Amino acid sequence: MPETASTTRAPDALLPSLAPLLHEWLPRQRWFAGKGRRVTGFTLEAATELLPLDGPGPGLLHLLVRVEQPGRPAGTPADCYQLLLGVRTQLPPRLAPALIGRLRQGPLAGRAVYEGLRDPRLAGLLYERLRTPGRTGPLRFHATTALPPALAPRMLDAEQSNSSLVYGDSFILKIFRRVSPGANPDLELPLALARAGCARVPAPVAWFESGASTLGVLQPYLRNSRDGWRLALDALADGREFTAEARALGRATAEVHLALAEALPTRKLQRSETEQLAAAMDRRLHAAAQAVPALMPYVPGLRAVFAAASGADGGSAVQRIHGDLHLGQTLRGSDGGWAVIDFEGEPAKPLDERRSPQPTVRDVAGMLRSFDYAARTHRPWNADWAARCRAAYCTGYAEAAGADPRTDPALLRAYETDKAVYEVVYEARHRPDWLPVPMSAIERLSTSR
Ligand SMILES: Nc1ncnc2c1ncn2[C@@H]1O[C@H](COP(=O)(O)OP(=O)(O)O)[C@@H](O)[C@H]1O
Ligand SMILES: O=P(O)(O)O[C@H]1O[C@H](CO)[C@@H](O[C@H]2O[C@H](CO)[C@@H](O)[C@H](O)[C@H]2O)[C@H](O)[C@H]1O
Repeated sequence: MPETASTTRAPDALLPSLAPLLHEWLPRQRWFAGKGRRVTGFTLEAATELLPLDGPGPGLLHLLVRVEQPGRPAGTPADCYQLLLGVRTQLPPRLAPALIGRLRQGPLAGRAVYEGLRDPRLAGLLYERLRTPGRTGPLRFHATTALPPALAPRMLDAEQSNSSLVYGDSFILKIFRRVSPGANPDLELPLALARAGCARVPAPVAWFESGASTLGVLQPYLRNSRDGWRLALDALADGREFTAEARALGRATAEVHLALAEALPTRKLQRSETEQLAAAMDRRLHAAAQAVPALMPYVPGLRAVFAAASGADGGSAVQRIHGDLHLGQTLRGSDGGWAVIDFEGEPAKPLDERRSPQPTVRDVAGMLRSFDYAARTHRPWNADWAARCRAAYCTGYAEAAGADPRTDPALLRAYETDKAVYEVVYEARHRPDWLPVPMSAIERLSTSR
């Protein structure tokens, strides 16, 4: 592996002057997971100059930075974030919205620090680095195929848990923001699916990592595709049914599950395990109600849903799954076929939990929630539209999987409830205006039988 020069000395010296800027900027980022808790300090895990900071042109600083916050469980490390910072003496006006702040002290006092991914020159450099496997300091770059040079980058504005860049409408690079030691399932599973010959998931063509952590993955960009969430909202707005799409999505989900079962271990859920699953849902509910007190009045009703799943039939396959399946994770290509993306799992869960085998019915429940979400965000609320989509999705799934997810309704309902509880916490943290959407499901699930 060729090694290119890197410097770690200067960035270390920069931390005291960077810290006040990060203090302001980090908590405002959509992908910042520690919202609502004070930031008390930063520790550098790694710092790499991908372009020298004190050269005549822009510098590019890659950081893995631990963010100290109170309230972290004993023995767990502070969250670690990946940042790519641009450093320039003069910031051109087109980059003004990317400004994080100006350094007040230290060797580079006066220079502007900004979101490097928003600078096409720096984003282009990252792509060129990915094209050439090898190391730069602690960063290791891999590619499975020869990649075309010099593709123009653009950063996607639909920023969610991570940040994504599209290169020349040919590839999309996802930069993981909160990183943990261990393979990221968004690399691991698409690679396994590609080996199993599953064409439903874009196969990774390059990635980079540091130590045991996956930092970014480059995949083919499905141009002219539209995500299932937008398509569902359009259908609702036009007063159209979405059942044919829902059924095709059910089949696509089943195909991905079958391919994952072929590539990685699978087994049947035992009746004896359902008690532990229900207990874990109970624990998550308890923690969620501490974080979002609006859940409190519904706790007894929701616990009854979990109790009903304890001792349920079992029988569902237990294997690696998507883990955070919703309409926004599906893309319909120009050929009408559906692809599934973003296998990272629920961003708030620890990595080892996200990588553990789980009942396939959990993914099904995620999509069922999503049809409800779409219907609920539309005025007037159309509950029947959602019910028809949900039934069609399960039918499509059963056709391709050979097993109907509705066979064990208590387990399906428990997973749907577990997901709604997760969504309440997610919305409270990230999009408080959306909180009524999962809360309406909480109300329904806690009372109706
Ligand atoms: N292979 C792809 N082709 C086209 N668009 C994609 C592809 N992968 C992701 N996207 C789009 O990029 C955005 C972010 O992707 P996603 O993997 O869901 O990131 P996050 O983890 O931040 O939610 C989404 O809007 C999605 O539709
Ligand atoms: O896509 P991500 O991996 O970042 O997932 C997180 O954000 C999602 C929202 O963007 C969130 O999904 C929830 O809202 C969707 C509509 O925006 C809806 O379709 C989903 O059903 C609902 O869960 C997801 O839960 C969260 O992990």
